[in-house]
Amino acid sequence: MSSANERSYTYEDYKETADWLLNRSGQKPKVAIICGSGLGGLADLLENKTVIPYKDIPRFPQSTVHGHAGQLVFGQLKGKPCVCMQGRFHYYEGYGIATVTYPVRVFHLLGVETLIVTNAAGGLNPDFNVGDIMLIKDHVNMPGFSGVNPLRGHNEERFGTRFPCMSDAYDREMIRLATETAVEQGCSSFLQQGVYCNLGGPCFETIAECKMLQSLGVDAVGMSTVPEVIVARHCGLRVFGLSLITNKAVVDYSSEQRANHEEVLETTRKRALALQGLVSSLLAKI
Ligand SMILES: O=P(O)(O)O[C@@H]1C[C@H](O)[C@@H](CO)O1
Ligand code: HPA
Repeated sequence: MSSANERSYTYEDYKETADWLLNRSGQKPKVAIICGSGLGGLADLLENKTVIPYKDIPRFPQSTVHGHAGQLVFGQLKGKPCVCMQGRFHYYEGYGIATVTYPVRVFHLLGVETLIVTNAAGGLNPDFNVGDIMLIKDHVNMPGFSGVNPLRGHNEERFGTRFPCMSDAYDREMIRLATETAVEQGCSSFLQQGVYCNLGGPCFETIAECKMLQSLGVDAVGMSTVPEVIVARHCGLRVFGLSLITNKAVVDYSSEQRANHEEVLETTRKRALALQGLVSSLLAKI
């Protein structure tokens, strides 16, 4: 399952990037936030910001997708030292899976303890509406079924064990706190919980694929997040994940609906403030 673009990294590679970032930012973040498509506004909430473009960071990949700015933002949110990725890397961009997840191990070496992942996703659960925020309670790593897993290859024990458990991938206490916070913020009417499934992309799903995922118990489908979560759990980070349901996955052959990236970005513009409010109020509690 390796591709021509697949490459592996040594512990020293990650360490070199982390040391460079510590030196350049002068900050030791405790929380890392990966911003999904159109959700980079989360980084604007940080105070005392230091912005570092990916192109300046040793060994960092570059963002190629519209809605992903391509920079790290260090700063404080609700008094917590944070680093935000304004732009994530996707497998469909042509990066190997180790490159897609490269930043997560760098964050671990920076001293990050909690990873917050956000994404734009298509809603499969018929009870979900466009604009709902789904707390991710579990995932299906569809590429993993054919061996595409960021932990494939030599296991670096300094990061974690060969066979990490994934039945506790998403921190249940943070899900509870987020649910409580949503009530306080007045956004519980569009809060959901569910299972996220990543596909390789960049095609949106066929109707048959959506029906299959529904029958498997998947609530939302996207093209990211899961590889980052696997690597984060492997190195012991606490993980909290949010999907913004930006569109409804098409499951009906008579439907005129067609998934498209513009609709995805349009929904993120409408819900960005609510999502940002939820994340920042949650941070105040952890
Ligand atoms: O980075 P995320 O997962 O939020 O981006 C989603 C998946 C594709 O990259 C894109 C499709 O519109 O949005
Ligand atoms: O419907 C979708 N499918 C896959 N990825 C997505 N990202 C936003 N919406 C979708």
